[in-house]
Amino acid sequence: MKISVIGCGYLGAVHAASMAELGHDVVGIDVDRAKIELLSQAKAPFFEPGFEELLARTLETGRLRFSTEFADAAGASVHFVCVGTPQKRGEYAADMRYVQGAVESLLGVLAPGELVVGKSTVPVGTAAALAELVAGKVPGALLAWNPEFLREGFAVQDTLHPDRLVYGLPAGPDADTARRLLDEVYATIVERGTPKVESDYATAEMVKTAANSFLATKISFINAMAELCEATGADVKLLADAIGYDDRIGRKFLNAGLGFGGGCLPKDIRAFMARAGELGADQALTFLREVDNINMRRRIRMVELAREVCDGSLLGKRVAVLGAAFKPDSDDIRDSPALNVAAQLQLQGAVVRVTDPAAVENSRRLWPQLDYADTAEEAAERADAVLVLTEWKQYRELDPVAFGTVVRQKRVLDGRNALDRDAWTAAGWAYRALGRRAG
Ligand SMILES: NC(=O)c1ccc[n+]([C@@H]2O[C@H](COP(=O)([O-])OP(=O)(O)OC[C@H]3O[C@@H](n4cnc5c(N)ncnc54)[C@H](O)[C@@H]3O)[C@@H](O)[C@H]2O)c1
Ligand SMILES: O=c1ccn([C@@H]2O[C@H](COP(=O)(O)OP(=O)(O)O[C@H]3O[C@H](CO)[C@@H](O)[C@H](O)[C@H]3O)[C@@H](O)[C@H]2O)c(=O)[nH]1
Repeated sequence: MKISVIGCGYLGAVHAASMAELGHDVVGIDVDRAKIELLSQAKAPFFEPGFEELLARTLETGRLRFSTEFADAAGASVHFVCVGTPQKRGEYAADMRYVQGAVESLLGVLAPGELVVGKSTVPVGTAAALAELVAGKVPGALLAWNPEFLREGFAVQDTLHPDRLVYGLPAGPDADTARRLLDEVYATIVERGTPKVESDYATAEMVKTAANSFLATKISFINAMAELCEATGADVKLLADAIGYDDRIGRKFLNAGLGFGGGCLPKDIRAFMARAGELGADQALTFLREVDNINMRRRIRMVELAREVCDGSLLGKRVAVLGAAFKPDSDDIRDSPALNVAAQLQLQGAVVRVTDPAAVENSRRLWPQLDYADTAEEAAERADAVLVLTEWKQYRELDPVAFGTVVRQKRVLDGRNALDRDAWTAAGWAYRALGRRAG
């Protein structure tokens, strides 16, 4: 099947290569010329485990190519829309100009019988409006909404082996045509018995924002418990383990620490609240404001904790920040809690050195005022405190004995509850973590 993928960022590039892996003939389109050049040369424009190998493999088959020209999308049976929907500057709402722009450009090449499939995360109501636009301009062309649930760091695996497929289908007989095309795209995945939910557009759009709201709520729930643990001397990690054994609750997404960041959860809960407000249903989602507040408070608390361990003042203190990406196995620094904390520490007078295995280049571009190091050892040289803010394997596996010879003061703040407290304490480190007793 011939497929086009519009927007080749973290989602679209992986989707394009994965569709080629499934045997389709794919063209990836993006307005960013530099990104298209890299992708065409089998170079990943971002860090994502397994992606570059997949890219090289699928380009080699001849089934995958990339272009900046929408004309190259002509003749595809299915066109996936994977462009960004970031938060609007100074507002909670999603900025829909990229989706609007991409669909309008597509209309120039779209033909009757072809299917436009939205994958971007959008405010509920978007698909219905776009379906009207598409049908008005190209009678016989259809639209479906097929939200994406991949996690960065696991993007390839999640795309090729999703835990469910959601099809938001048009009403009436057009639903059969859209379903048939989607089933053909995902044949390999459907045939292995992957659960499939078929719905109207609004439900499909909401499945995505509801899922991310639930995940964000789960993280803020445990971080609220961490605040209480700090007040009572209880241990949030043990608490999470204990409640997590109840399989109605589950241990996943109960890792307390610096909270959620990235290009999805923060902006998606805010856009959801904004949309609820537009629909006159803002009361339904007021709890998400608290989810957001709890999350942001963790960053402030981390800075306070750093000040506490640095004898009450950060002025002139050398602080090493290990981790800049919003999560491990990614170079994505969108709304990164780690960089937010690093910048706050610097504003309070600390001499901050940040390091990350994959995200230093992106960080330098966005936060040029921060100082960067290539390795944890270099960042921690003569440090008064070390903060582990993204739980990369490299940092989880640091040898606290050897690492202790680099710093001036053996003080470690475990922002992700990811280190072995006993091992660090035994090596003479003063260990502090959010929601846990000092080690
Ligand atoms: N990143 C994820 O893990 C993930 C997972 C699920 C859903 N999503 C959703 O997918 C969407 C894309 O997210 P992302 O992280 O890939 O964003 P991104 O910023 O990495 O990529 C978006 C891409 O779209 C391109 N673009 C913008 N306007 C365009 C146009 N008119 N025509 C062609 N290309 C255009 C940009 O140049 C960019 O390369 C968002 O709605 C996001 O919420 C992302
Ligand atoms: O127990 C946990 C789990 C995660 N996080 C943080 O939460 C953020 C998001 O993590 P994760 O959800 O794993 O990463 P994303 O790649 O942003 O994926 C989310 O956002 C995507 C985009 O919408 C969705 O497709 C995914 O299903 C959804 O998990 C990161 O900052 C994590 O450090 C925690 O603090 N504690």
